[in-house]
Amino acid sequence: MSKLRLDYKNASSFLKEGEMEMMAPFVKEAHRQLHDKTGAGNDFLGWVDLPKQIDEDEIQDLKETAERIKKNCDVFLVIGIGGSYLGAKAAIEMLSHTFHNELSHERRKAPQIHFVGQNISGTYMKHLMELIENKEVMVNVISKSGTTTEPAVAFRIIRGFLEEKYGKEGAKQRIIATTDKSKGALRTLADQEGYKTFVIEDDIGGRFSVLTPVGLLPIAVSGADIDEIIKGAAIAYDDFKNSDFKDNHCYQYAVLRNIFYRKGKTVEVMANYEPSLNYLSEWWKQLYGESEGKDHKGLFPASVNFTTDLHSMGQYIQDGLRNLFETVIKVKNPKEDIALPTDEQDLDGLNYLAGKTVNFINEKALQGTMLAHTDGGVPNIVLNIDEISEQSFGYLVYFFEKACGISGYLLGVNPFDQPGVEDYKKNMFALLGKKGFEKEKEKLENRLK
Ligand SMILES: O=P(O)(O)OC[C@H]1O[C@](O)(CO)[C@@H](O)[C@@H]1O
Repeated sequence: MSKLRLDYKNASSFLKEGEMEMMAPFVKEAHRQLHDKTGAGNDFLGWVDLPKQIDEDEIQDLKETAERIKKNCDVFLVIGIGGSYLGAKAAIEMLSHTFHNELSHERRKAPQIHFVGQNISGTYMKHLMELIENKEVMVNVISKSGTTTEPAVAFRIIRGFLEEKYGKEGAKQRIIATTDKSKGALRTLADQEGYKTFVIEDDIGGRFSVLTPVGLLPIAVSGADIDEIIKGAAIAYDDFKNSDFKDNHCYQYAVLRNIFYRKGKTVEVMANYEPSLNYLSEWWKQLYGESEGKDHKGLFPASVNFTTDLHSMGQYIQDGLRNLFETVIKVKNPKEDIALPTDEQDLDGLNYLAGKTVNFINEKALQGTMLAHTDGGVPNIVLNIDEISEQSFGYLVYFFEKACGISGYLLGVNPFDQPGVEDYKKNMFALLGKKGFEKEKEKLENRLK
């Protein structure tokens, strides 16, 4: 597998001589804190060495469980939110056939996979129940805390459906819970009901958990090779274990982010040119937004899907507020392609491209866009990956996770907690009338009058 190569020549005109090099001592310190586990949030650094500490028995158990799921259902529901689903969805979207859920079950030898429990929409849940009514269903419910509202609401409804359809005992065989090893509501229920369980280790936060059973079980059910994903992450581990960032493209990315942020480029726009990478951006947004958005600081992580969004957000990126820089994921050798046929009338004027491949056109669009945006004052960082594969997914995951840790420490925040997510939850529970929130409830309701 060729490594990810970072190319920032379309950003260098925005940098002063030596501006990156002067970050070297700060990078060394951030690297030391990550590896010595002496920095902020050091209770949540289990992901740092994870690619080298894979539990082979657990991997075997995951594979066997995935095979049991593939053989016993038409629809596999993955219930989870945030880091409890985004990594798996990013991988499956990136590695499966683009229309994987639309292709027939027989052709793919894998169930349709739906990620649910990411919203509290009654309409959505009603429609989901209609979708699965006459299907053979199995469920992986994923929650480290076990109490997150959205997956808990979805799981309660779906568990009722399973117990109705298969009986209590039958339902137990169709539910796999991935949660804390000893505490939390989901662990209690799983132990009481006898569900098959997998563990999310205490020292790995949700947004860093894709290389654990959180991501690996759903990914294995999709038919992707989880051994190859882990191999890609292990290659990245070796590539980024040197604190001298001259050859460390991961740390160069972290440094560039920090420099552009301090220059007033406070929004990072992740751009891809392959629809299969759309959800990688969604996973990346949580990873960076939840890690760095603290103390009223941090880059705002945004994403666009090109060339589609050139027709919606292209105007803004070219000509709006100049507080942006772009990070473009470029796939150098897409595995599959198709040529453009000649057309007799040529009314669309495309005959000059007849015989060229669609990826050739995509490549020129990428190059033209990058130059136009750079000229418009938007620095472009390009992350070149050779192909879309399990190894490149694993490599990208570890690249972004490691860069996030370094970047968060360079920013001076704790990248591994998420205190800010509790504020809305407190208000929501009060307004829902949860016991113990009575005082807040009255205050909030008065504000809503
Ligand atoms: O796995 P859990 O505990 O349900 O949490 C899901 C997501 O919710 C958050 O805790 C934020 O509320 C994220 O950090 C996490 O990925």
